[in-house]
Parts: sequence; structure tokens; C-alpha cells
Amino acid sequence: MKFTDHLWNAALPVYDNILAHPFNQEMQNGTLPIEKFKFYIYQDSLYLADFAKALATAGTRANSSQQLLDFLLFAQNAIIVERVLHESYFQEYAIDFESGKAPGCFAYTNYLLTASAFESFEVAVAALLPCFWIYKKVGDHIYANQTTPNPYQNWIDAYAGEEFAVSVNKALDICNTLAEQASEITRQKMTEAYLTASKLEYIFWDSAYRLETWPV
Ligand SMILES: Cc1ncc(CO)c(N)n1
Ligand SMILES: Cc1ncsc1CCO
Repeated sequence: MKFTDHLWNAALPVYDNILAHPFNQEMQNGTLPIEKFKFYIYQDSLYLADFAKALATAGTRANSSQQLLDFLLFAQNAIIVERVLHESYFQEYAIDFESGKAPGCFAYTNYLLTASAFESFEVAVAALLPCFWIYKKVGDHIYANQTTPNPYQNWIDAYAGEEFAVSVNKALDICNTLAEQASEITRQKMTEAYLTASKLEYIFWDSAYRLETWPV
């Protein structure tokens, strides 16, 4: 069994809860209120900016120039995706939030930045993997089960698309290669990091659905 199969099994309950979350259910049937989508897009632009930094930071500790290049390309793609959000949704929906990160986004980005800088490369990769893999799985699931026409079609297509799949498969391969050469303790830490980041993915969607704010 591949290490990533083990990771998938470990976080399966979290994934099932992500699919069942009203944000994704309503995204799938096209009824998600637009204020919630706008809030999500704004939070996601803040997320992607830090995610790009985390990917580049993790890359600096890669074991080979190929892995460094892969992570730098992921970082570049995350910046490109963030810019597309600004050029498309921010214009279309006149998004003009100034509130900054909600607690869910804050928790997730800080976790990824910390893991990418202060954990081993192996653990950093495991922490960054749910951003790829869970989004791909959720995108594919929604694409296959969606109501058509759907106002969120562009978003769905981006994550169900073939271009994104290439990056996801590359990240999975790197994670498996690292796990094969790692000690059992490191593999346990990788599983822990993967689980934490998966739960933070859930928290991120839940935060958007609740239009989460900070206590005053
Ligand atoms: C919160 C979050 N996780 C993952 C992705 C996909 O990279 C995204 N755009 N946003
Ligand atoms: C995982 C991920 N999400 C948005 S961009 C990116 C890197 C893909 O190359």
C-alpha cells in the first residue's frame, strides 16, 4: 500500500465531513448564498498568498533540485491562481473586504507557514498535501454530482480540471518517495501533519459558511 493510501484512510472521516458540509453541498447544487461565496473568495485570496510562501519555503529544504523546482512551480501556480481570483471574482462580485483573515484562515495559514519553516521537509510536504489532494477530490466529486447550470461552474472546473491534476499527482509522488525513505517516527509525524491540515481544510470551509468573525 502506498503511504498516501494510508494517509487517505487516516483522514477519510474528515473528508466525508467536508463533502457533507453545507458549503460544499450548496456549492454542488448551486444554492450557496453569494455573500458566503464572496467571503470565501476573499479568504481564499489571503490563503493563497501565504500558501505560495509556504510552498516556496518548504522547497528550500528539498532533497534535490527537481523537488525544489516542483515546489517553486507550485508556489508560482498558487500566485497565478490568486491573481486570477482578483481579475475574475473580485471584479465580477465587487469584492471589497478589508477585514483581513478570519480565524479559520488565520489558523490554517499560520500552521502551513510554521510547518514549512520549522518541520522537516517530509513533515512539511505532508502538511501541504491536503491543499492539493482534498481540493482535487472535492472538485471532482462536486463536478460529478453538480446541478447544471451552476453559478459556481468556474470554481468547480478549476479544481476538477486536468491541469490541477498534474500538480496533485506530482505532490503525491513526492510524498510517497519521502515516506519510503523515512523512519517510522517521521512517517507518524507526517500522518499527524496531514490530519491536522485536513481538519484545517474543514475549518476553512466552515469559517466561510459561518462568515466567521473575531471576538471584539
Ligand atoms: C483553503 C484552500 N485549500 C486548498 C486550496 C487549493 O489549493 C485552496 N484554494 N484553498
Ligand atoms: C495546490 C494548489 N492550489 C492552487 S495552486 C496550487 C499549486 C498547483 O500547482
